[in-house]
Amino acid sequence: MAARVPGPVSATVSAQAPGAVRPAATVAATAVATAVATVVATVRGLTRRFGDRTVLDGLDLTIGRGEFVALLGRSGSGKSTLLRALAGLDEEVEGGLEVDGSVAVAFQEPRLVPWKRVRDNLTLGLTAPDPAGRAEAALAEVGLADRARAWPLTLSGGEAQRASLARALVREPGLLLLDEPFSALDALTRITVHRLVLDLWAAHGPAVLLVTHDVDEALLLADRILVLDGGRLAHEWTVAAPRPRHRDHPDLLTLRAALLSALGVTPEGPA
Ligand SMILES: Nc1ncnc2c1ncn2[C@@H]1O[C@H](COP(=O)(O)OP(=O)(O)OP(=O)(O)O)[C@@H](O)[C@H]1O
Repeated sequence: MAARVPGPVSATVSAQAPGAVRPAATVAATAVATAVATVVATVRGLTRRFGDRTVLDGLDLTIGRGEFVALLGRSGSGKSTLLRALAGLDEEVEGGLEVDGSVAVAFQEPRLVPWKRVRDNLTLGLTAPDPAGRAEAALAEVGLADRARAWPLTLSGGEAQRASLARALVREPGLLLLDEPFSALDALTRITVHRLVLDLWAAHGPAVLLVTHDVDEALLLADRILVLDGGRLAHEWTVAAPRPRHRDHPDLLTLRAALLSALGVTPEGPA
């Protein structure tokens, strides 16, 4: 279980490789009880102000163990701010936040350290036994076994993003935070990486919180979709359509319309 830190909010953020795992975020101004072992993250009344702007305003969120959650919201609504808080990268948040287990983050840009070979990027800060062996296995899982000794700058965008995923997963996090990791990829590569993420999720079982602007990506991947608006989670849907999903599944079409409406987007009319 994650330790709870009563009193003023405090989170220790150590300098480390981007995307690297860090100890569970244990920020708590008000003690938060993780009610059941099936919960991996509990957020209560989370507030983040930048000057006189309140970006997160008493936000509540619970993420189940192994659950795949997508988080959408208009630009500037606070999605990355929430992810940073969950990753323990923000010392200025107020409220209760507890994560049971370790957290790993993959960002929009892979953020590989350019002067370390791909495999060494994965082992950076990794304290588990046989880090090299684990890194090789993780690279094999994402289809990069033959690029272990490559320099990051020689990887394609999709390869670099797969290396970034491997770096996150080699740490076997309880909670994997994905901050628009697919948005810079071309459409075909994105489809391949979507499948890869679902395979990795099934094999490793972390809870995933995916920030995305892509409604279809959320519908194809997530168990639950949240919309952040006004500093809080304003909308929430459970996605019951069976996997593998097709975007034309009737449930998804209905949900898509509701989601677009919640995001203030007018759905396209018939062609
Ligand atoms: N360090 C900071 N100092 C001041 N304002 C900040 C800081 N970080 C974020 N903000 C502001 O907080 C708001 C939310 O930012 P955030 O990056 O969380 O939004 P987002 O929903 O992830 O946006 P996008 O979808 O465009 O990436 C923005 O208005 C941003 O300018």
